[in-house]
Amino acid sequence: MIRFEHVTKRYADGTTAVDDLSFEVAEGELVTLVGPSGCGKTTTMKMVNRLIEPTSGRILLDGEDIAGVDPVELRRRIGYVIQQVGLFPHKTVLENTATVPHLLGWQRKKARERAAELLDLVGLDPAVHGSRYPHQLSGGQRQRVGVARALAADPPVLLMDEPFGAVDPVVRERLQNEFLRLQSQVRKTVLFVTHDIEEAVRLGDRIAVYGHGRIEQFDAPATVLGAPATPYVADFVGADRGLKRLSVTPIEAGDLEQPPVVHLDDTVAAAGAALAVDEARWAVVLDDADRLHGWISAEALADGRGGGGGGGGTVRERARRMDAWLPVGASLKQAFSTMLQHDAGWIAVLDGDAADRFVGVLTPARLHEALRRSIDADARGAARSEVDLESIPGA
Ligand SMILES: Nc1ncnc2c1ncn2[C@@H]1O[C@H](COP(=O)(O)OP(=O)(O)OP(=O)(O)O)[C@@H](O)[C@H]1O
Repeated sequence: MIRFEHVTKRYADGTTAVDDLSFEVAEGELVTLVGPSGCGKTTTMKMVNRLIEPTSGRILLDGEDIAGVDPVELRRRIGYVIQQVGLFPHKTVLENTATVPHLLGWQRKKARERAAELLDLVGLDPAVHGSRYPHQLSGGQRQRVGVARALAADPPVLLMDEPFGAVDPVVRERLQNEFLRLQSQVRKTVLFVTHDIEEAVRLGDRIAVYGHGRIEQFDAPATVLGAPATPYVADFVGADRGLKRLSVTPIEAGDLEQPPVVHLDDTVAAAGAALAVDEARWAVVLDDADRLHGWISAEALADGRGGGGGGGGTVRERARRMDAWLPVGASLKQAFSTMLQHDAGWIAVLDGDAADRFVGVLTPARLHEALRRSIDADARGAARSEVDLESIPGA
């Protein structure tokens, strides 16, 4: 969709900002450009909407050389979000969002309807925020308006230059999550500039790690973290790349432990017998639709005084609720954080579909194994499920 072919940019003073760059961003893909200050990220991005012209090489958009496209017409196909947002201070949020549709000559009513729809999409209530002026919004809200405005004409391509750079870390993480959700709906082709490796890793389908004017590595986040191509990349991603990797490694069904499972309406005697078979200390408790209810310990089942009298009754009276759960596909980092938040020794993993069926449990030991397996899988170019942990020294 966006293709760089041997692109070089040399400024008038002789600075080579971009040096013989070739890469491609597929349709619907989000590529993050990450690297230290001054390495050429912004120059790369601004050549796509012709705010800067390359010295040599060509850039193709959908196969068409953009050098031959009128810049104004080109920019209609490309949404642009920058850190300083650049909202018009004297226009309301709704008017700001409708800027491009207005310029494109849409009817006023249609433009405003579209703007309201987009504000809603980025998590702002048009009825509440639409009539405000930019100075009446928080920094995070202003960034959301910036994203809404860039999407207003439904351009296939989005260029984003440190769009969340000016907000505090908590708001930033929220904006990143919202943007990921939005991107899963709108599937734009996105070039996203950041100097923050964490952000690059969280958002990117692939990451281009920049050295000076050149890409040192162009790979999926897990690969950049698991197998840095050069010492420079290893240094840039940091010594704690194993930890960062947690956020890009999804929970897979194969990672999970399968403790005994009992149901709310099982008798205490039957449940006790189920645990005894595996000599298990606890079991997961499901309701009759196989949704997670909680857990029950072997002691609670053995204790005749615990309810129901003399060891009778059902699991229902003795089970504990369990709220620490995640869907399959959530990251190992989320799993770890959920364990800490609930002070739980394990979390339940559900299938993530509407049915929320129980799939298994993730324990700290299993989490560690999953991480090691994924690092090993990347190093060998294999799938994680194919990695036999016994073969990892020290596992
Ligand atoms: N108009 C210009 N004239 C001369 N040199 C420039 C010009 N614009 C940028 N440069 C230089 O080109 C190099 C790349 O700049 P660029 O803005 O692309 O970097 P960047 O990676 O986006 O940095 P940052 O993260 O700080 O924004 C830098 O050395 C910069 O000083």
